[in-house]
Amino acid sequence: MSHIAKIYTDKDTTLDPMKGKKIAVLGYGSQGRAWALNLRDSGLQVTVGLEREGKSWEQAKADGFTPKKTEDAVKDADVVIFLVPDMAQRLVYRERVQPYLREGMDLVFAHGFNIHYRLIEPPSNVDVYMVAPKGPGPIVRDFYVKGGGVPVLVAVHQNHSGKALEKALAIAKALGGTRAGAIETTFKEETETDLIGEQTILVGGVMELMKAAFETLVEMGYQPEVAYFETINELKMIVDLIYDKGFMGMLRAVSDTAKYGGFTVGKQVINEETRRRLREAAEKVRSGKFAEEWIEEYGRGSPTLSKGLEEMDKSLEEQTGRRLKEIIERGRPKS
Ligand SMILES: NC(=O)c1ccc[n+]([C@@H]2O[C@H](COP(=O)([O-])OP(=O)(O)OC[C@H]3O[C@@H](n4cnc5c(N)ncnc54)[C@H](O)[C@@H]3O)[C@@H](O)[C@H]2O)c1
Ligand SMILES: CC(C)(O)[C@@H](O)C(=O)O
Ligand SMILES: [Mg+2]
Ligand SMILES: [Mg+2]
Repeated sequence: MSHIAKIYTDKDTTLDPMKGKKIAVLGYGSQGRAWALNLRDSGLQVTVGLEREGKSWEQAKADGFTPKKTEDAVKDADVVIFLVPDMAQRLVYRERVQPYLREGMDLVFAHGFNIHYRLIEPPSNVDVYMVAPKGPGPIVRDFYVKGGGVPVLVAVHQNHSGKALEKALAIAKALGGTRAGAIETTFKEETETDLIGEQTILVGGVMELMKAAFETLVEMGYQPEVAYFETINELKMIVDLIYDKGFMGMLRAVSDTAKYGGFTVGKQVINEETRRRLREAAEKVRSGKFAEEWIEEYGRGSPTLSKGLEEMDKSLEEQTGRRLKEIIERGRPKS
């Protein structure tokens, strides 16, 4: 492919388009906390908007914010950032944001789900753009505090002001994203690749492969503790090597026996059939069928999600991990 992605870094971006703007961060969970703290530490004016007093409210207060009810945060805001769960955004928009929309306001997303699948259809006189961190919220905060940043994707859906991209990049900079890089994309590309990635590898694929390998060893009579270190705990070290030095760096660090077994057996486990299933999963996202299924599941109170969490919490691998926590923590590097 000849296309080269447009990537922006700190030197291409300025915070100016966000200076003096009143920013409402709706939600104070995984991303909400990271965004509110990073944006505030970057000198921007942030108010946290929440539905009710509770855990998030207390956490925001403990972090030095004075949270407001969602609509009160929105009424005052120039920029509204949606960091409540994807499935909650439609209702929050309809009941707490739409009634207070003014021409020239900005609606900002960290994932394109609600715009791409048309659950939220804003009027044409506001800007709609996205800054999507390519990493979990607590890491977005941790990297920022340590002087780094998690890469982000930026995209513009509506550009009423003519300045939407500059504003997206200003937020990306304040979040720490442009310390690494901000890649320009579309809502469609971000939404589909993010869902495909988390389902097939980041969350679904990795979790199920680790679980399947662990359970296979245990079924064969090996000790759960040995199976846990082999199939779950050591994966971090292997992935860290890939992160730091690429696949070749990882391969240099493991034995020739592991390399040979890896090249031959890996392809038998992750084979054509697995690739066919990956394509099937990706098509289900692209066709909108996954979104339809998730909205329907949410409408029934998310029973499959609750069951998954309950089963994982009780699983032998999770219990074994908890039992080994002390050993794992003792071994963790101290600096
Ligand atoms: N979690 C991540 O690391 C991550 C990464 C990239 C993008 N995103 C995107 O960021 C957005 C926020 O996701 P998150 O995982 O940080 O959310 P989350 O589940 O951590 O959000 C929790 C927050 O939303 C509030 N909340 C929960 N249910 C609510 C409801 N029904 N109505 C109103 N508020 C409610 C909670 O009080 C809490 O403050 C989503 O669009 C998600 O796709 C998340
Ligand atoms: C952190 C992830 C998996 O990358 C994000 O996309 C999410 O939905 O939580
Ligand atoms: Mg996601
Ligand atoms: Mg993601």
